[in-house]
Amino acid sequence: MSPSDEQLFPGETALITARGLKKAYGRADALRGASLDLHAGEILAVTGTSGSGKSTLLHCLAGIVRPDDGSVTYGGERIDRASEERLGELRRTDFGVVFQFGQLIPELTALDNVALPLLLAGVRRGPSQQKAGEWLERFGVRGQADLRPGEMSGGQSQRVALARALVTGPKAVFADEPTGALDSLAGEQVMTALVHTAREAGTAVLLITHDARTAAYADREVWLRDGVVDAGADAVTVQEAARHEG
Ligand SMILES: Nc1ncnc2c1ncn2[C@@H]1O[C@H](COP(=O)(O)OP(=O)(O)OP(=O)(O)O)[C@@H](O)[C@H]1O
Repeated sequence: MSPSDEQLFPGETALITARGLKKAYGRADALRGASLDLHAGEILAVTGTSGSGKSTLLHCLAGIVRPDDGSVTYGGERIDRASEERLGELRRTDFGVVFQFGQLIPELTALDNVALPLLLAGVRRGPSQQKAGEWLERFGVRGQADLRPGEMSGGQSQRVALARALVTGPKAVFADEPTGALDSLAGEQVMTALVHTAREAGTAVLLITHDARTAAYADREVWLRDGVVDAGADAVTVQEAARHEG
């Protein structure tokens, strides 16, 4: 645990920890020893220049990509070593993911897209659809329930994607540039919806962004530089947090 985490979260065990993560794609080193803690209920922004390894870090933490070296734990469980079956289970129940371009299933309506994670988790069709409708309502897109992704605006699609990521009540949500393709008003609506819901449910959010306005929604911000989390930059954030508190 870095000094910054000690100060911000005294005595608290992180929900997800990454230690010394390395990942190379051919000759490109995407991660070169990245370490990070994500605490329960915390909204953590990861910023950094293009190619600094932000998406790769998110993929490793969410169990989508296996690191070449280092460890990722979730609630104490080593998920970098978990079976594909266990990772699939975690992605269905404990983790939610939102990408820059929603990645909704184009053939399904907004309602069916949001109901899908519940069906995959074994919930029956009727209750799944009812709950999906409630989540669309919550994100202000109930009126789009019967539309397919191609018939919605970018902001509407992203709010549907958020509903899909949160509908199962995950412990952690991984959002990779969730507002990157939106204008500023739609971006604000998406971030407000995400932050409000995460706070209410106590969901941890790992938010990747290169936009300072989006990062400002987070409790804490870390910088990734050349595949390593920049501890110096993190310390600045801690000083700022201490100033705000004191
Ligand atoms: N699937 C892949 N195959 C090959 N190289 C990859 C792959 N994914 C990432 N890389 C490389 O790893 C490095 C880090 O990429 P990554 O996408 O993690 O960075 P990023 O900070 O998210 O970038 P951006 O802000 O542009 O999305 C880059 O050099 C990239 O080209």
